[in-house]
Amino acid sequence: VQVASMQDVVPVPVRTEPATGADHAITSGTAIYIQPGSAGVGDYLAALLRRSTGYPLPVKTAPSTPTDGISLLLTGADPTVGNQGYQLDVTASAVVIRANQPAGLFAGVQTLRQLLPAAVESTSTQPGPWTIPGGRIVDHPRFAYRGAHLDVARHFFTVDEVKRYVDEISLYKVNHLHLHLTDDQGWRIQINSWPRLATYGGELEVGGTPGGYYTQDQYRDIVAYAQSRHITVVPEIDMPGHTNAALASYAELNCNNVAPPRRTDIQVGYSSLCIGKDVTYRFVADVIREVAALTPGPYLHIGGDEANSTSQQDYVTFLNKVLPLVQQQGKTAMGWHDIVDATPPTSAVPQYWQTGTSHAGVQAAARRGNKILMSPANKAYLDMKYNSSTRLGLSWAGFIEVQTAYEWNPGAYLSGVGESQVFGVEAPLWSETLLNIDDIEFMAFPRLPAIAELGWSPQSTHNWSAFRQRLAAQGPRWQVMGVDFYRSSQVPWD
Ligand SMILES: CC1=[NH+][C@H]2[C@@H](O1)O[C@H](CO)[C@@H](O)[C@@H]2O
Repeated sequence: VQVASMQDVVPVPVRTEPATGADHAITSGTAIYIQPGSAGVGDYLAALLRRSTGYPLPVKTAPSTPTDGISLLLTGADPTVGNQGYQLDVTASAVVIRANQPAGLFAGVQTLRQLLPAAVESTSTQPGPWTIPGGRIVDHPRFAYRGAHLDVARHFFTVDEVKRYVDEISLYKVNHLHLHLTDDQGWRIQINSWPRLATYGGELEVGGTPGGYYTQDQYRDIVAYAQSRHITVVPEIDMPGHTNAALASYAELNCNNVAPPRRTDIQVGYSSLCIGKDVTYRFVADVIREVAALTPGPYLHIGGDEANSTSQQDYVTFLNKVLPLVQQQGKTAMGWHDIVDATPPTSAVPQYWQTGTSHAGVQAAARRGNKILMSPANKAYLDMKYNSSTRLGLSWAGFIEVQTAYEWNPGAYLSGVGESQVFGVEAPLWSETLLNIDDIEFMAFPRLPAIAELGWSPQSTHNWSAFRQRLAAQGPRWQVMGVDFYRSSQVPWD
């Protein structure tokens, strides 16, 4: 049986040192050893391995020195690993993952998964053998923020579909899930103080089919599940544009006090909250308060994109009233880069989404001290078609084949926004044309791992011909997992 190679891991680790004669076999006698802080990751790893190996894999307290089994330790890691990295040592007798934080152990476990045969991903018992290539890996991320965005507003996705996407992005060390919860076509999160937003504003979706929404308990369930995969949820309430679902739900939110009809087409730029009305800011304050209370993470995204029906002055007025509401809830504001027009606090994170390699406003914000989240639409938008024959997706930013998604440098893409001014990378997935998890998977794989590698691995390791080989080795794993991926002709699939 072919043993996986350390050279196949995606994202490529900072340092890999294969060792011959040090392969480790997981057997029915293997135990998992933990320390108090690593119990969560230990239980996660045990569940994963028990499912496919059929072995008992008891979780025990780690001895002072590991001599066998798989140890998850929060002591003794190489100092370069920081808060999100890990050190993995595989010898014939023992596997040891060391980190400074549980998130680092979780990242190490994702690497360990990829060093095991694809069958380890099976949901039923497989014969094995379960051999891990011997050697050492010392690894840590280039950017602290590596995100995947999912638009649940144009088409609604169930809690289980979102959880499956969480599991899939966690394979590649993505650590933030940005949920685009509201837009013109749907409001997807229950707000107790404004109940019609979800019950009426969430009833439909693009195409006029039944939509849906997350109750606050269902949303808490998604957040907790993501957290158990060390993924922080970033909720987005898009405003003042992209607000037709809210405007249709409450007439008083409209300047003329008339609620427009609900929309199920995919046009953008026609809606705006009424900037001059006091009720607008009571509404926004109530929504931000309730969403912040549901958000253990530090970020709250206020959208801000394509406010084409809001005058420039009104846009600035609106943001100057709303950004402080986010801060009052103890959250750091994120927004599409359009928000730079309002000169937001330097703590706010503009998310660059256009296609150009220069943007004066974003460059000025970076110069002031804002960190920029990089999501250029012609590189990172997973809703762009791969090519002209791709059934799903849009094409306004151009076609994005896998090589296009991979061959760019987030630390040098925008002029005047260098490595130290980049907050991280994020791959948006807009759902105008996506109906279910299969559609999500077809657009996200194999391009999401490409963006994940740009966020994690050193720029010095970026090499398309090497990456495409490593990507090919992911194919059999996705097949075992039932991931409906696009078999790009650019990748030498096994
Ligand atoms: C930030 C942003 N606003 C627009 C734009 O991206 O394109 C998306 C489709 O690619 C669309 O869904 C979205 O409403």
